[in-house]
Amino acid sequence: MTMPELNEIKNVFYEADLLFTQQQVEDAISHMAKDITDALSQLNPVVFSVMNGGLVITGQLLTQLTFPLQASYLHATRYRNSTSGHTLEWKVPPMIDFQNRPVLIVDDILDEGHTLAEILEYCHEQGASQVYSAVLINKQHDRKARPDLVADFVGLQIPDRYIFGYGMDYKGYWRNAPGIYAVKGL
Ligand SMILES: O=P(O)(O)OC[C@H]1O[C@H](OP(=O)(O)OP(=O)(O)O)[C@H](O)[C@@H]1O
Ligand code: HPA
Repeated sequence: MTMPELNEIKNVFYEADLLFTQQQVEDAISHMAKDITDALSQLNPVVFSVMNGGLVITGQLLTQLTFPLQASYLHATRYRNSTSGHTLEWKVPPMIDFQNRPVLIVDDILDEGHTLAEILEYCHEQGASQVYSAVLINKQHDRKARPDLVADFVGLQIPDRYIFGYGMDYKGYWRNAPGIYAVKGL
């Protein structure tokens, strides 16, 4: 893919619609942390962040999960810096053995859900005792990979728009945006 123009990248930020402020996102993450603690604090889970998008949400969640757990990452991607999905490419598989242990998969967004569905299936096949999922954002539309696909822990619901911020990118940029923004016209 060709490198986007920096002016385009700057304009996308200035023209975007702010859907959730930093404070609203932080409140949602704290709420998720409480629910995750209630469900998993006695279970000695392995927490896998789905790179790259899971970077920010996982980092902010982890320091609020004050119970024994192991944290690591996996890297699976299907958008590859574009705004539409392709087949899932596994770049880095999980590197901590989770046989007979509960696993929590943490990602930024459940959009069509192909990414999460495939990762959950992989964890079950590889012998996790239970597989939980946490996403900061659930995008509301009727194109889910399976109609019943929901994450166990969800921070915020958004309408069917292309968003960035808090780990989510627009053409590889603005994962660092301090709120949840929707791209103008998308
Ligand atoms: O529900 P889906 O439609 O499958 O999309 C959700 C996935 O897409 C994004 O990752 P992406 O493929 O962009 O990789 P990245 O995290 O490296 O940006 C996001 O971080 C999720 O993992
Ligand atoms: O709306 C989105 N924004 C950023 N990354 C994504 N990956 C799936 N959907 C999205």
